[in-house]
Amino acid sequence: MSTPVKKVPIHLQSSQNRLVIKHGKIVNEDGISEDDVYIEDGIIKQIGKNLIIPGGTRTIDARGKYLLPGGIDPHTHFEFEFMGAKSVDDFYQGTKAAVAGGTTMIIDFAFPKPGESILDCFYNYRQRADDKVCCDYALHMCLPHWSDQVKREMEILCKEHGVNSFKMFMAYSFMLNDSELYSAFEQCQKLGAVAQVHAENGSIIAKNVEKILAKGIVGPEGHELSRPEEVEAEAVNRACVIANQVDCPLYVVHVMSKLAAETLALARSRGTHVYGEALVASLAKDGNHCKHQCFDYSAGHVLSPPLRSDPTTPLALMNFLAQDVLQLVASDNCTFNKAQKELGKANFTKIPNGVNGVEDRMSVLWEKGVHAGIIDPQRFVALTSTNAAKIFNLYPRKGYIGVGSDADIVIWNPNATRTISEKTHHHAVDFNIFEGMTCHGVPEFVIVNGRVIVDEGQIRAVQGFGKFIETPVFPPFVYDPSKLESLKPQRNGTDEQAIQNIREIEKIQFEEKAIPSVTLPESVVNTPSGKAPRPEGQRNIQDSTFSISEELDTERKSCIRVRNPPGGKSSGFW
Ligand SMILES: NC(=O)NCCC(=O)O
Ligand SMILES: [Zn+2]
Repeated sequence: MSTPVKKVPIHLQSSQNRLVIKHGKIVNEDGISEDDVYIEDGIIKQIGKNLIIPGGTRTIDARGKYLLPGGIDPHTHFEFEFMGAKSVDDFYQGTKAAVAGGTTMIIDFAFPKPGESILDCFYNYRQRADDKVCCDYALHMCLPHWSDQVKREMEILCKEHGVNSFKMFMAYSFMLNDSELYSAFEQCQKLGAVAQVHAENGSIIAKNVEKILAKGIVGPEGHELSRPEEVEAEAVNRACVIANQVDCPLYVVHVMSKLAAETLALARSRGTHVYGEALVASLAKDGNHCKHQCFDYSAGHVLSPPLRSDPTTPLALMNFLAQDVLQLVASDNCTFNKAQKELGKANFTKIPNGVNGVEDRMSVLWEKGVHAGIIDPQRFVALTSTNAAKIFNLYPRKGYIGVGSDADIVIWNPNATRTISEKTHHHAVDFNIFEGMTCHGVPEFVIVNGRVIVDEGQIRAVQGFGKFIETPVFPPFVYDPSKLESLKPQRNGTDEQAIQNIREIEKIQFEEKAIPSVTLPESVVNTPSGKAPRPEGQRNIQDSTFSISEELDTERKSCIRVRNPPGGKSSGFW
């Protein structure tokens, strides 16, 4: 039985912030139901049949379609300065592409510049991203070196800034050695953070590179030759061993080979708390594309660890995802234009590493996984959003369609198809690794925090609409799985208490947090826009002055976030 919604004061009523989606099939990782979903102020308020809703509410008919939790891409690199180039998808273009493809939250990697502290790096990323993001985002922090200061600042990031994951590299010039990895993992464990690794043996790669270049192999085909599967698998094993010594949950980013996935499977079977991420590129492409005679094409496929020449790899990785050896699919979106890739024309080691994927991740996984009959829609949801929400402690606010969760929803047409092309994608980059691929599964509507951003296939991205989401430490999924069941929201109903329980997380994070003691550099506090994150209460996510794009300037007034709206606080719009 449904209950009528509370009477809303007239001044809070606006058809803008209310939406009902009818007749769709709601897919969560734990089940499918046919119910209507009522959204108000950016939050899912009711799920059920014959809901009683206020007049003037927009209705979307989702008959024959799925309602999926908005995708969470846990691995992007927007405007990332790397290998002498800067990735061309910035936080605006990158998140716009994300939303166009059904992803409603991304987690980017903050990467400190040489000499920059990880705290300053965090502030700088916030400053860069906050005004640009079209959807919610969080940050992982990379640790390109180890020191006592890094250790201290990790604590500040965890306790005061909502960062709960740190990435260490076992390759590249900024890799950590085993002793440093041990210390970094130990600190993650103490703080309740998730340790992440880029797992490749950098010392072996350096020796291989010398040998391969000496043989005169300078083209993109040399990239994989220098980084064979066992070099990846060895690092996966070593990271698991080190994490085990300090009992730290470990997340291996971009598992790219069968051997590495098998190594991870073995560690999991021994009880290591390790989670593995596949990249969407590796499910659709193999390393033979790096042997093409056209440099732009081959170089466009260069990333690390490399796509594997073994043509059975994409299907094998898909099966590892089906069997829960791997838990998520990310994009590692790090896009470089052809001209930037040409930095490595005479030497493959100079090709900026990275490919696109944030826009096409969901469609490509649907095609290769669901449409191919390897996974069902529920597993698709786990791989594209729920597991990321659980591992990074966003669940059940994100990654779930339940009463009280954020209204991040995709209306997915499994029967429609689209053909991917650089000519029509929403990225800033002039190349698409999936060019020409036709996928079943099209996001016809994408609802971000209650607002319809993709509307019957048309995107109306709003710059600055997204907000930074803090990721609290000690995610139950990795630190105490027995607690997870009790967190799960109602799949059905209208219970105000359930809504309060989930919103409690937000309240703690944004309203009741102790004032941090850290002092910011002047340059960060006195930003020209005045919108940089600041410790004294953080950037106010309900800042009524946040900017939106020119294209939607007329909508500015209808979606203003306020801290203390008349009639009491709401976490959405009024
Ligand atoms: N993966 C890649 O090749 N580029 C992005 C940086 C990284 O994740 O290592
Ligand atoms: Zn990456």
